[in-house]
Amino acid sequence: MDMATLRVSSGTINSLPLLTKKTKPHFFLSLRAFKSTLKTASMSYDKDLLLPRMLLLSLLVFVKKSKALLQADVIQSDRLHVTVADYEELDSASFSLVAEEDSGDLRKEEGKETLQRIMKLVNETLASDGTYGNAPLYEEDVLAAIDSGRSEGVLHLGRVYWILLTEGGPSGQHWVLDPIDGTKGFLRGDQYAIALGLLDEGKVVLGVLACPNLPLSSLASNNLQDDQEKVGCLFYAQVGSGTYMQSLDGSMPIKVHVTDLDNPEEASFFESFEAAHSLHDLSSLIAKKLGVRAPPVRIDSQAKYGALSRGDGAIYLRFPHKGYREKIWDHAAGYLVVAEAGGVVSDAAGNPLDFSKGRYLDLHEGIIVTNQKLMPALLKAVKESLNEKASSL
Ligand SMILES: Nc1ncnc2c1ncn2[C@@H]1O[C@H](COP(=O)(O)O)[C@@H](OP(=O)(O)O)[C@H]1O
Ligand SMILES: [Mg+2]
Repeated sequence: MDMATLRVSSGTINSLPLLTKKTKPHFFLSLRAFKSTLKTASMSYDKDLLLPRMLLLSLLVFVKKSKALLQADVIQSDRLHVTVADYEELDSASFSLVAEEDSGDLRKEEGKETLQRIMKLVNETLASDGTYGNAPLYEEDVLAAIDSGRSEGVLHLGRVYWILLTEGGPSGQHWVLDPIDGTKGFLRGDQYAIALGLLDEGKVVLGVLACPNLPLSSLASNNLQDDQEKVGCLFYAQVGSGTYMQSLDGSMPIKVHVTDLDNPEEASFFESFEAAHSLHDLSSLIAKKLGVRAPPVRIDSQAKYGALSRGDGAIYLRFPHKGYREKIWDHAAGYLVVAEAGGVVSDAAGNPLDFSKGRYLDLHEGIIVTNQKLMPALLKAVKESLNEKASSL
């Protein structure tokens, strides 16, 4: 096999609720953001990782996560034209290649037209990208690629390359991808993020976060009117090089820093919008102990890490309900974005996050994020609050 092997751990492909008219534009918006994410990642860290390959792989994962939408649209032939037109408009390298997890529908008579359209798009894309050589792919290659991806976790994209979906771990390089982080926010039309991290020997060395709905101006800004309407931020951080933010439509990147606030009374804090994802009563107890006056800012996804990295808020608290295990793709990119902006990310006992253990993070209680100055007071408040909670049970 002369092709590069890429290992990726990514969010499990949950079946997403059917996307509606309201959320569909977000799907395509996030796809664009997704492409920016990958482009940025490859520019910052392109060794032999080859953007086109990442793009193909990532689109696959992304598309799979949105499987419900695609199945509904691709299979219902009366809506087919709209859907394929959407893909074309996106000018997306081989988006359609991976539109189905299982080739069954494409092999049927009704799927024929879809398959032909997919083939056309795929081959046009490959032809316009010299990386893949000149030979076109045949229908069987594509169908087999789709099927092998499903059955073995190994995707054989025709004659192009192989990708392994793995668990991550302490050695080698692993891309960590969450194609739509904050699914609930995405479906509500609120915050969500496309999060891509790169692990090298168990450490996060690259983090890119696209937040298509995050205002370019600070969430803390009083001057919300005009600026708040401008949304779409891309954060990226490479280990040792700081964190940068630019608009998703391509403004000049600016270096960002966490707040240098040292008085917790003036701090504001982020937490999950979803009460099911984090204990709101515990964070409110911690905030009270710290003397925080502002109410919590509840937003979905790793957009919280992005917002914190540019000083919109000073603290992010995340305390999952008992038994939940945090996944690396929900934190890898965000962690580096904050760390490179001068922030500290730890578990509730102050231990650094360890991304080398595979898909899960081993955490004491939860995740806390803030700047260096506030961390000692925060740790103290967290410890006291956890003790109080334990003794009240
Ligand atoms: N019970 C739970 N406790 C904590 N996190 C959970 C959870 N159930 C799901 N999540 C994770 O929380 C992520 C969203 O985080 P947030 O609450 O900050 O928006 C989800 O990512 P996805 O939306 O990618 O599935 C999911 O992985
Ligand atoms: Mg997620």
